[in-house]
Amino acid sequence: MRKPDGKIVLLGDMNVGKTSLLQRYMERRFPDTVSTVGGAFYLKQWRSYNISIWDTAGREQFHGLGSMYCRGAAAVILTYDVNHLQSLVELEERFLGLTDTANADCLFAIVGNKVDLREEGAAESQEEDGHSPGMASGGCASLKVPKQVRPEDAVALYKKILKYKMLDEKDAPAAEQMCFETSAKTGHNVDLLFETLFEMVVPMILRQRSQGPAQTVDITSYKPPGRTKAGCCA
Ligand SMILES: Nc1nc2c(ncn2[C@@H]2O[C@H](COP(=O)(O)OP(=O)(O)OP(=O)(O)O)[C@@H](O)[C@H]2O)c(=O)[nH]1
Ligand SMILES: [Mg+2]
Repeated sequence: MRKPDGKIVLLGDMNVGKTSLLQRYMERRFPDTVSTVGGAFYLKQWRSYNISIWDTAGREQFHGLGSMYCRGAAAVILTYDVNHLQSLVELEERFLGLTDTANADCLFAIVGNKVDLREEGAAESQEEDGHSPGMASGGCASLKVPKQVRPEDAVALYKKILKYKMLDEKDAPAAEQMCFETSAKTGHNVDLLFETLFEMVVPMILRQRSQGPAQTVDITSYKPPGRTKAGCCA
């Protein structure tokens, strides 16, 4: 098997649909999933490059592994469930710190999954939030759907991430380009998500190659003095 040229990692709380998104994209189906243990990856050939896409476990007990999976990542997909505000909050509180081991120029996509469920209950939720009182009068605003996430909330998180990474907004891809709403169930925006990232990762691979040796070291040919060249800022 060829060594991957670039790495993309899916992070996010348990049950948000990371495994389902990856299976929808790679296998073109929406199978029953079981909660992920540890992590697993798929290898995707995109143009002439091999990109590994890592699925991680959202369960708290595997949290410690997250930063290991993120090591050297060219892009991280921070996934939440559009029907559970807390899953977005967790991205900032629990998962963002795990990306410190990713590449310095790592890209971040914020992905709100399960939009197919939101469509069913959006009216109640929006009325409750006071955002869209457009429903027929007299409707009872019962709380059928847990707190929904609005696209603006994801954009706000994206901007916070740029700050956390000390990146200037004008040097990073625009929030509108990096915030997605998807459904692994229907396939909505799933190809768009992965293929947008592949297109952005390819130039990073080329840039890295032109800058010299990769960050990983082949220990069979390891020569200590030659190593000082690698890994420094350009
Ligand atoms: N309706 C709907 N259900 C979804 C969608 N994506 C995932 N699910 C369901 O949500 C549950 C959890 O999905 P997983 O893909 O296993 O979630 P995960 O993020 O990988 O969870 P962990 O592996 O525990 O971190 C499963 O029952 C899926 O069938 C979606 O887009 N729409
Ligand atoms: Mg999973």
